[in-house]
Formats: sequence, C-alpha cells, structure tokens
Amino acid sequence: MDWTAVKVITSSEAVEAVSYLLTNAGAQGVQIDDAADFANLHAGRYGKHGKIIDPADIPHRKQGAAVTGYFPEKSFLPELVPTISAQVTKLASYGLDPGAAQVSAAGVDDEKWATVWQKYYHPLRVTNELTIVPEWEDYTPAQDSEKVLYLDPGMAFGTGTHPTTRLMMEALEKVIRGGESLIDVGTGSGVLSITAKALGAGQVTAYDVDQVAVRSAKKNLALNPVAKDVKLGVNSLLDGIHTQVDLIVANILAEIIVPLIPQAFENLKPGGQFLTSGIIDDKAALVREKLTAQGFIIDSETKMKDWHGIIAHKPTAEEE
Ligand SMILES: C[S@@+](CC[C@H](N)C(=O)[O-])C[C@H]1O[C@@H](n2cnc3c(N)ncnc32)[C@H](O)[C@@H]1O
Repeated sequence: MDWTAVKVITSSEAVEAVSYLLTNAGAQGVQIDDAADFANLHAGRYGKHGKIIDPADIPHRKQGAAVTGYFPEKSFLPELVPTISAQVTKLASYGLDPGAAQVSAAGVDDEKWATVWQKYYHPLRVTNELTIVPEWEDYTPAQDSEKVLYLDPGMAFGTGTHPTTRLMMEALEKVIRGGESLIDVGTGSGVLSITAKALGAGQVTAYDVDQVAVRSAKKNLALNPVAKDVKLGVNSLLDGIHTQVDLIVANILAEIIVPLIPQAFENLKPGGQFLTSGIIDDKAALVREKLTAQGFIIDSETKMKDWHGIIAHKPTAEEE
C-alpha cells in the first residue's frame, strides 16, 4: 500500500490538537517530534543500567514541534493538505498558538512500510452485519447474521478503515433489499462491490480508472465467492456507459463526484439511488448544490470525522 506522511510544523502547545486533527482526517498513526520533550531531559545522571545519554547528542528539534500523520492512501491528498492547513491556522481562534502552521505531504519511501501495516490490519466489524477480515487471518463470525468480507487491499484504496468507505458500507446496508443492479465507480480494492453482493445485490459492475486498483479488485472479488459474478473494468467515471440501474455508489474526491453527477442521473432508473462519499466538510455544500441542481432528491446525509456521505435519488414519475 502507498502511505503518505502529512507533516505539520506547529508549536509545542498545539501538539495534542494537531494530532487530533490528523487522526480525524483519517491518519492511521501520528508521530510527534516536540522540542519541549527534550527540554525536560537532563544529562549526566547515572542509573542502574549505566549513564543516561546526553540529550544534546540526540538529533532533535530545537524549537516548536512537528506532528506527522500517516495516511494509508493518496486519493484524498489534494483535499487533505489545504483542509488540515486551514484547521491548524484556525487553532489560534481557540487560544492555541498554531506556530508556523506549515503543512506538507510526502510519500513514505520505505520498502518496509509496504507490508508493515499488515501487522496492524485486523478483522474490523464495520457495522452490526458487516466484518472485513484480512485475507491472511482466520476468523470465526460471532453471529450467524454476520457477513464476512475477505480483503487484501494490496496497493489499492479500500481497507474498510477509512471513514469514507465505512459511510458507504453503512449506506449500502441501509438501501439494499435484495436483487438491485448496482454500479460501483472508483472501486479501488473492490470493497463496496463485495459489500453490495454480500448484502444481496443483483448484477454489480465495478469500474476504476487505475489499472492497479482493477487488478487488486479482481483478486479480492475472487476471495469472496459471493462476488464472483461482479463485472469489472477500467473506465473513467461513467464515460461511455449508457444503462439503467437501481443503485450507483461512488467514494471519490468531491471534485471528481461533481462531473459524475449528471452521468449518475442518466444511468439511474427513476427512483434509483446515488450513494456518494469522499466529501470533506468544506465540499459538502457544493456536492449538495450540484445534486439538487441536477434534479436529485437528497434522502439522507451522514458524517464520520471530517467526511460526509450522501444518499440521493432520481425522482420517480410521480415526483417529477
Ligand atoms: C477513495 S478510493 C475508494 C475505493 C473504494 N471504493 C472505497 O470506498 O474504499 C477512490 C477510487 O477512485 C478511483 N478513481 C479516481 N478517479 C476516478 C475516475 N475518474 N474514474 C474512476 N475511478 C476513479 C481511484 O483510482 C480510487 O481507486
């Protein structure tokens, strides 16, 4: 999996708040490098196990703090950096010194990282009914009603841990009654297509613009017998697709959802529902506005951490 480190240069007093902001945005781990921690260390004492090293010999920050959040995906970075930057600057209005408030992102270029995350990826009960289990784990469902999805996300987005994925899994659980036709746009690891099939959807078609994601989805579909008839292809949004389905699900950046809205409207049956996420706080109003302008009726909106999930439907003949 491609990890990204988002580093915030801030003040010592804002370390806790910045860690919270990063975690809220979806960071799976946070590293703190704070000059104040070194100020509390003293050299020259002898303990039972020998001399304590002189803190001056340890490379460390001389002032302020750096807080780094580790994100297991790149898909949302174009929105994360400006959002986190604005949130850190805003700490001043809560009486906290944001310090330099510089935010930067860089890929984690360490081979060990490619697999080390697997150690921390364990079965995850996403909803009462749905549990994601890493392919390499043995797992016994706690209840008969529990549906188990096996995943090896590989290089694709979609371990089920990100709030946007969870919002869409919950939305699918809410709308699927059985037998619905569905298109999954931006399938990533295939997690939402597998979820839909496990919940009883009928024909499911999954697309992603990224070849690597499509390969990863193919592998995951094969791990889940219930999803063996999902059709999979490389495609950008719904370009060139002209069909009529009951449900369309898409967890992508808000900027990418906007051009998808008219395509989703065209490809849904009257009364069909569009389930969408990947919408960070600042972009929720824009997506709602575009949906309504297109003619969609918004059924519900849910929020997890900084992220929104929306369910909207195309009007039926009676509603038009
Ligand atoms: C945030 S991930 C979502 C993965 C998975 N559906 C989930 O919910 O966890 C977004 C996915 O959309 C894909 N994507 C981005 N732009 C796209 C486009 N124009 N058409 C289709 N897929 C796209 C990315 O490659 C990525 O796999």
